[in-house]
Amino acid sequence: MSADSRLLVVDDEPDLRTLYEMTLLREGFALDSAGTVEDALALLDSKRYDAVITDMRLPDGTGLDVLRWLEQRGRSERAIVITAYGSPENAVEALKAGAYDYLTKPVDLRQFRMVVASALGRVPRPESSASTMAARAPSPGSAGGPAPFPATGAVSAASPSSAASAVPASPSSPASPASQPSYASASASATAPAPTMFGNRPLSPAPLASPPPHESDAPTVTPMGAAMVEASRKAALPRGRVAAAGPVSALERLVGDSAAMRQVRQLIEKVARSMAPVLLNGESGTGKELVARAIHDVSARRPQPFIAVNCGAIPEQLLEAEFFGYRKGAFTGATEDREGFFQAAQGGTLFLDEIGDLPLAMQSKLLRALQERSVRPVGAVAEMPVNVRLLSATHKDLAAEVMAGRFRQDLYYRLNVIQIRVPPLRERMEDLAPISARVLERIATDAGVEPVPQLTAQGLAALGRYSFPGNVRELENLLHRALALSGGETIDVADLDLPEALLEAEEVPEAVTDTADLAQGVPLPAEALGQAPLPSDLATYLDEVEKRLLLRALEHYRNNRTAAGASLGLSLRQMRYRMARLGISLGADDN
Ligand SMILES: Nc1ncnc2c1ncn2[C@@H]1O[C@H](COP(=O)(O)OP(=O)(O)OP(=O)(O)O)[C@@H](O)[C@H]1O
Repeated sequence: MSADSRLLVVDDEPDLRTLYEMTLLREGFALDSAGTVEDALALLDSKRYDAVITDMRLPDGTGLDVLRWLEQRGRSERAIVITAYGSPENAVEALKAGAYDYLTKPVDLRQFRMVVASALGRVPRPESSASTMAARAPSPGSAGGPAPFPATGAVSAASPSSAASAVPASPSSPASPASQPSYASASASATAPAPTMFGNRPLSPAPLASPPPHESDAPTVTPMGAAMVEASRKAALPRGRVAAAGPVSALERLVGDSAAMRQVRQLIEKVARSMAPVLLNGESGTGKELVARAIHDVSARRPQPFIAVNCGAIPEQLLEAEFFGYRKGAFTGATEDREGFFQAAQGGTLFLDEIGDLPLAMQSKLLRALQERSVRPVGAVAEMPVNVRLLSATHKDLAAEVMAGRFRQDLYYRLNVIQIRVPPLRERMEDLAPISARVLERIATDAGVEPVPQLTAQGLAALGRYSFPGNVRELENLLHRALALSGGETIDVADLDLPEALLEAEEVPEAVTDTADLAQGVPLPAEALGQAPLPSDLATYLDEVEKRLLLRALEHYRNNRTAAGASLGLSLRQMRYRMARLGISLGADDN
């Protein structure tokens, strides 16, 4: 590593400063150091650095003062904050204040090197044998074949890039059934024409464009289970370049210019700059995974893998092996070493979808992996360092899950450093037309249909009356079917085949009256209940039904809670209580 990167180290303890300096000088960096906030700011004022490493507690202030100074001036230095052991709130505060990453005291020098390298978008220099830190340091130079767990525990031999090089070059080469990943399916990444590899398990090649929604939703079920992993290898691009020539990035695929989507896009750009964990919250099909991919695409991790895991689909007894990998002989059937999700995502992003479905025992193991930044494969003696950015998503109210004792508070705290809510489609119906147009274009192109059929005005109006409980995914499915049915250059109401029962009545008062009936216990038509798929989580499902009914009533009565509540047979107090429970806020109108 050359001295073209200049770093500033801020710590008031001379011994620690020397330790950090020695470590960084050995990496080939140019360095300055300071012992106080004042000295640090004076240095920052006089020159630019690539990264700043600062202790949290300083004699004349805190590391946050340095962060704020950098933030206020829009400076490009990446900041790493060193916090005291046992003060996760400091770490969270630092990440929220714009730190790239944090380290906890006593600082593990292996992690230190890894975090600094990651902040600079580099791979740490291999350790010399004389180094005291060499024991478990990653050694990129050792990258070779696809053997997933070299005896040294080095991560690089199992790193995606080396693994990828072991895959046949042709994207059409099928994976042999024997080596088929247990839960792998090809990525929907539009930027990933290259073949993918999941650990030592070759994945099917990523297609050039998203498969039809019904296909992408279907996990590849193999003898081991029904969970779904999606891995994508992004084409290596110059840092900071968002748009790839040809296939579009996830950020570009995220259509919609509603205020809500603009805000989501802004947040994506912002959080992509750091390592802060992000929790994506939203109903099924709203685009949480697409947002996660967009964060990865915009970040410096883009050339590295993006691994998406559906936590809810993995059998409980396989969770640990799937997350952390296992060693040959660790249990019956473990005939070879295998990587887990963490190793597969090395250097990149791990997206844990439906995180709320993880059982408590696995939550503890995940928390430990996040704290230690290392994982121990089942049956292995040594830990392996991992450099993975974690994004997670849920449709559940995780805070309520914590209250109910079903989700660990400390894990929630770690995952929820930054929260992005992806709103349901019905709350941003202005996005309907552009999303429909884009989806139609994609589906038609995939199917080789030319010219791309257009939605008629009546078709669009009919879609506008539909409430889309399945959100954008449902819209995609609907348009997919419509395209097949229409066979012409336009898609009209009849082609959409919208379920009449689920269309919002044009006369909203009637709809609210129906709602009142439901609230008073009038049963739903037997056909509607009989046909609906059984919910896997009844409480959440009923909450969602209740929320939608409340929102409809509120919309009809222009946010007048008394009137909306009365139409549902509820007092204002009951209405307030239910709104608070379901997280419905009217903003300033709440008071
Ligand atoms: N704003 C959008 N513009 C275009 N396509 C979108 C948008 N949002 C979502 N999609 C598409 O809708 C489908 C569902 O999105 P995605 O899988 O990201 O949803 P999700 O919230 O993660 O769903 P689940 O919670 O069920 O996993 C995907 O094919 C995605 O590409």
